[in-house]
Amino acid sequence: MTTQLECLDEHRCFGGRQLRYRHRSESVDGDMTFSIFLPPGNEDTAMPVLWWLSGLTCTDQNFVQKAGAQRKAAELGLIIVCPDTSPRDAGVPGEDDRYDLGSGAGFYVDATQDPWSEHYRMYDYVTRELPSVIREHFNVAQAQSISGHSMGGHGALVCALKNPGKYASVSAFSPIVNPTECQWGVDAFQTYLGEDRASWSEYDACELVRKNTARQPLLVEQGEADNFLDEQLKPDRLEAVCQELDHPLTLNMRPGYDHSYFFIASFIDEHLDYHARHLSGA
Ligand SMILES: N[C@@H](CCC(=O)N[C@@H](CSC=O)C(=O)NCC(=O)O)C(=O)O
Repeated sequence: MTTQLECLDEHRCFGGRQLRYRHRSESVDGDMTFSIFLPPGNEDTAMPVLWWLSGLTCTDQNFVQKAGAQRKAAELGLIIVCPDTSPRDAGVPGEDDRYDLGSGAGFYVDATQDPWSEHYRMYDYVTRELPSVIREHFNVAQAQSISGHSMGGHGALVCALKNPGKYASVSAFSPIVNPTECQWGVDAFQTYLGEDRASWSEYDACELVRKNTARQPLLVEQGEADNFLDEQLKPDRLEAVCQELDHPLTLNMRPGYDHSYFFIASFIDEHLDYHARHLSGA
């Protein structure tokens, strides 16, 4: 069945187009919004997709408006798709009460617990349904890569580690690497997945590295002045498990940079170059 897309916004940008759409999602049983950048020339040439997963409190618009990625994406011929970070107005009691649970905080998991499980199925949405919608409506090549920030960095690492071969490359800015061991993650996983901690490990990058045999290189960018570094993000945990298992990791610690989109904007071009190299098979 064809998915209907409703265009909400359109701007010409660096010779390409920055667009925003709403559609009915089967995964979350509700309407979802996403943004997509189409580089110049995409009318005639299929281009690879970079998925960008955003963090807590974000919509599909934060990256579009703050990261400054379009100039480089236009040059490289990279389509960038930014999904929203959760269902909206799902009717779950308390969904708008906290910034780190519910709206804007889907954590890219498929919830198993009532009343969340009917709608909070963001893993299925970003790995299966939205890619299929994008293939149906846009001129995309087969190859895709994935990146994200904070909760979205966790999402990007998890999507890649759970699906060897699916993404040509994966990178993350300030990711939550060990959500089963930090307050943001524990609160979200208890709420969405229940008390069985074994199910939590399915969405924890540090745990997934232990099960992963594909050994796809991980690229992580982390600001040293990030106020969430020690309590929530804990990149040293990922560094330790990767070292133990000989899993390739490049962890760039950046003195003076914080958790904001100013940090992302400072290094996004390097990440886009990295993904473009992998997507072209170079
Ligand atoms: N309001 C909260 C923190 C919210 C915050 O910093 N969100 C980050 C992502 S954090 C991890 O997923 C973000 O990207 N915000 C949007 C932006 O445009 O900067 C608090 O104050 O603690």
